[in-house]
Amino acid sequence: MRDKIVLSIEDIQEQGSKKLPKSARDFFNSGATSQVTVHENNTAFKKYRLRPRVLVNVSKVDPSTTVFGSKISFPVCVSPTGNQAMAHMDGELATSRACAKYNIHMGVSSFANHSIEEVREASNKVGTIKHAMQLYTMKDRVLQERVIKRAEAAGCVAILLTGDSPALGVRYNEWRNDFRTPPGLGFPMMEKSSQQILAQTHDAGFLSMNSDYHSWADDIPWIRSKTKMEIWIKGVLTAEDVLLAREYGCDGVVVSNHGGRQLDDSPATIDALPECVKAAEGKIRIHIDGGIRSGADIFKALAMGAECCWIGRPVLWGLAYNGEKGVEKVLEVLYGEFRRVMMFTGCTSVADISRAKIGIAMANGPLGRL
Ligand SMILES: Cc1cc2nc3c(=O)[nH]c(=O)nc-3n(C[C@H](O)[C@H](O)[C@H](O)COP(=O)(O)O)c2cc1C
Ligand SMILES: O=C(O)C(=O)c1ccccc1
Repeated sequence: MRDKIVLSIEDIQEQGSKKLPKSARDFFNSGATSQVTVHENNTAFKKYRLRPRVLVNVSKVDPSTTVFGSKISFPVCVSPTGNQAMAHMDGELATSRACAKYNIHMGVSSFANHSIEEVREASNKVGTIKHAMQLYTMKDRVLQERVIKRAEAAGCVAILLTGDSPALGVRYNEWRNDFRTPPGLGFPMMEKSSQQILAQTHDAGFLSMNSDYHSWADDIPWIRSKTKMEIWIKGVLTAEDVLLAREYGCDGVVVSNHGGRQLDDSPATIDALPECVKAAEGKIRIHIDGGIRSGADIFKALAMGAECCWIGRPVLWGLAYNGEKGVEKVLEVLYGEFRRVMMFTGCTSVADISRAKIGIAMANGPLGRL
C-alpha cells in the first residue's frame, strides 16, 4: 500500500504517533485525569468562525511579526516540552535547527535531554533565533540559580517560569505504564543522569525537584535579582493572575493549561484568553498555547488578542515522524495555512488581524459577532 501523503498536523500526529512505543505515545498525547481539558483545547477553536473579506489586494501578504524584540516568520514559537529525545534521538537539537530554518523562536524545557548550550549551538549554525529557558520553581535554589545563569550565558532572552505545577497532574497513563524516561536519556540542565532518572517514576522524579512552596513574592523578585533576561509566567488562565504578573513586573504571560496535563477541568486556553487580554490592558504581553493545530487556530488566537501562539505536541509528533525534517514539516504546514487564512480574510499584515475577523458559530443561526 502506498504511504499516505502527509499534509496536515493531523496526518503528522497519526504518522508520528504510530512510530512510538505505547508508553511514550501515551505520555506525549495524554492529559490529566478524565482528559476533559485536552479535549477542550482541541475542540474549543472550532466554535469560532472566520469572517472572510473579498476583493482585497493580498498580493503582498506578510505573516511575519516581532517577538522578544526580533522578527519571526509568523506568530508561532515552540512550547518547551521535556524528553524530546524520546520522540527522536536528536530531540531538542533537531527542533532548534528546524526553528532556525523557519525563523521562529523556541522554548527549551529544563527537562530537555540536551543542554541549553548544545541547543543554542545547533540553531546558531542555521540562523539567529531566540530561545526562552523554561523553569519550574525548584526545591534546590542553588541549582535553580545555575540553570538561570547557564541560560543567560548561552544567550537565552527569557525565563519562562511555569507556574501551574505545584504537583504533577493526575496522569493515569503514566501510572498504568509505570512511565519512566527511557534508558540513555538524561536531564542535563537538572544535572540528572540517565541512571538517576531511571530509578524514579516521572511523578516521583518531578516531585523530588520541583517545589510547591512557591509564591509570587518569593520567586519573582528572586529570579529578577539573578538575571536581566525577560521573565514570563507560563500557565496563567485568569485575569487575577495576569494582574499579579503585571504587579510583579513580568514581561509577559503564556495563557496555558500545560496542554491539559495538569489541572483537568480547567478551561480551554482560547476560552480563557479574552479575560486575560482584557486584564492585560496592553501593559503586558499575552501569548497562548494549547490545542493549536492549524493556521486557522493561530489566526483565531491572534484575533482574540494574543500576540503569538506556541505549539507543544505538534513538534513532538514531527520529531517522531521524521526528526528535524518532521519538525520542518509541522512549521511548513502551519505557515502555509496561516498565510492563506490571512489572504481569505483580507489581512496583508498581522496587525490587520482583529476581532472583526472572527465570529462565533451559533446553532442554526447567523454568525454571532464577538
Ligand atoms: C510531553 C510533554 C512534555 C511537556 N513538558 C513541559 C515542560 O517540561 N515544561 C513546561 O512548562 N511545559 C511542558 N509541557 C507543556 C507545553 O509546554 C505546552 O504548554 C503544551 O504542550 C501546549 O499544548 P499542545 O501540546 O496542545 O500544543 C509539556 C507538554 C507535553 C505534551
Ligand atoms: O510531563 C510534563 O507535562 C512535563 O512538564 C515534564 C516535566 C519533566 C519532564 C518531562 C515532562
